[in-house]
Amino acid sequence: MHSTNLLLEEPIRMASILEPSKPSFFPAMTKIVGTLGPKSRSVEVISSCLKSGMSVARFDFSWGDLEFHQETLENLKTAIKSTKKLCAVMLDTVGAELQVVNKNETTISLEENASVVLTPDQGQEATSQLLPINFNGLAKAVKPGDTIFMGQYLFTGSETTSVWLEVSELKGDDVVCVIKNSATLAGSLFTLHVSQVHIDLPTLSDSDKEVISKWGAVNKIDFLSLSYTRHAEDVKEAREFLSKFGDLQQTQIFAKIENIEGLTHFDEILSAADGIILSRGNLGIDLPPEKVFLFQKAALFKCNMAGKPAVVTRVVDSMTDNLRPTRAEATDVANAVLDGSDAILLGAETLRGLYPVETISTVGKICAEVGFLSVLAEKVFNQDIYFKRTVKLVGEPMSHLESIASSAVRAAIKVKASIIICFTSSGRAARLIAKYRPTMPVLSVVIPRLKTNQLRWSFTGAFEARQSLIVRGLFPMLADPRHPAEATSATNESVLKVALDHGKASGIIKSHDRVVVCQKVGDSSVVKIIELED
Ligand SMILES: Nc1ncnc2c1ncn2[C@@H]1O[C@H](COP(=O)(O)OP(=O)(O)OP(=O)(O)O)[C@@H](O)[C@H]1O
Ligand SMILES: CC(=O)C(=O)O
Ligand SMILES: [K+]
Ligand SMILES: [Mg+2]
Repeated sequence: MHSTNLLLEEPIRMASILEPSKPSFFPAMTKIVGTLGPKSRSVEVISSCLKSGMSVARFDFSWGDLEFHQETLENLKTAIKSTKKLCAVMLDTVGAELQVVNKNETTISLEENASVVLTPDQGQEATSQLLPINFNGLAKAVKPGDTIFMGQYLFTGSETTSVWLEVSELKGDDVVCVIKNSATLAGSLFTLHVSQVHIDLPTLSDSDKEVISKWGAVNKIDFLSLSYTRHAEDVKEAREFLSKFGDLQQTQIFAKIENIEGLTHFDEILSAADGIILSRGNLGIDLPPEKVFLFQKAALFKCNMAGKPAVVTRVVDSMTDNLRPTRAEATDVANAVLDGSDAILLGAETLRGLYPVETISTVGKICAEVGFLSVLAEKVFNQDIYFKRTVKLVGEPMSHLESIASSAVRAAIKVKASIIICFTSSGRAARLIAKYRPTMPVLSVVIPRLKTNQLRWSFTGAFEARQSLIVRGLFPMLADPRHPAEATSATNESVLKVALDHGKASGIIKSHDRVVVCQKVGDSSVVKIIELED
């Protein structure tokens, strides 16, 4: 187990725990993805979410129609304009999700030890004895003794609105189950998770394709969250599909690892995807509970070493109905950050929870405390060990760019720089710097490039800038496209001045601070250290 980054550099003085954290323009190095829904779709609430530190908005198409999500997105755009906080957009697919469709929204009461039948006959109405599902292959996939979980959309697993079923008998296409706990299910949609069973549904369903072509293309989504990714092939197919829609060639694919099939193919999925979502909601019930932390540590380590962003889900379920997280949840957030996650994804808490804004700010505060801006910073995260291990694993000879990126981080730590400024067009250099987990923020200055598709000219840069909003420690700034993209010393100087002014205005850089700059001069990449004057 690669857990040496958990080692404390030195013991923490107990009294230092009580020192207040320094407020900062940069909320935390760890990013927060918030799922927007009924409880988080007004301009007012979304604005508060942005101010509390949400930098990626997730639109989950397991739920709601195109118009509903479009209205929410328009509100998000208004909120971004008025708060001047950047936010990327993530479309989350339905994929191979099993669902009970409860058209009439009747409340379903299930009694412990009673039986309930799951049927593919969708013409039937949902009752306490019979539940129609969206898949006709279930009876062929399961056997008596298998476990099925079912609950209100985004069920937490511990509430009385989710239920655990055991398959007792197969009757034609129907599956008869014994109910293991009493529960009351309300609402129009219940999701099912069949433990450790292959569900023969496509990873990108027809309705996902329609949503991508209609909603995704129009809105130029930054991220596709690919639910139930089970093989690298799933990622490749999704990428091929996205490539049909002009701008979506630039959309990054985040593969969701939600079951043991995805876990088994983790390495190949990681190399095909742009990032990984550790979907603990589903995976947490597919795996025995005692194995979940092992997966988390191993998967995050692999993502970190590949330099690809990793997102952890389901951290503060209890905040769906409560203002405070449990002790276990609060500690879990911190450990997810220490294990190496780039971002925390909030689901039910922001979508249908009572306290979306408070949840984001609570999680943000925990991240900031573990993160590198807090008083305890270096004491909790052993950057030195992390850095050395990463360099060793990359091996020699290193690529030029990786050598430059790691040197920039090393230099920044040695001179105690307050920030690293990285010039980039593709975003590659900035991501490589983030891979070495600098203890200070990285301002990723994205320099637009002119491009053409033979019909019209446009600038690159907007996708690259927004896509850094999910990477730990990266804060984007889009340079003025009137600056020529060639790295002449005159343009370098003028763009750098704008970046420094931005850093000063946001309070992260002060007089006499040292700043490390990574840029190209002519054909060569350079790392320079500058010391600011008054
Ligand atoms: N417009 C720019 N001005 C100055 N330096 C730049 C510029 N763009 C990238 N760099 C620097 O060039 C190096 C390569 O970084 P990166 O791969 O992100 O750049 P790129 O321009 O997107 O890629 P490439 O030049 O390889 O196509 C890094 O040192 C980066 O800081
Ligand atoms: C987010 C999600 O799909 C999960 O945690 O399973
Ligand atoms: K989904
Ligand atoms: Mg899931």
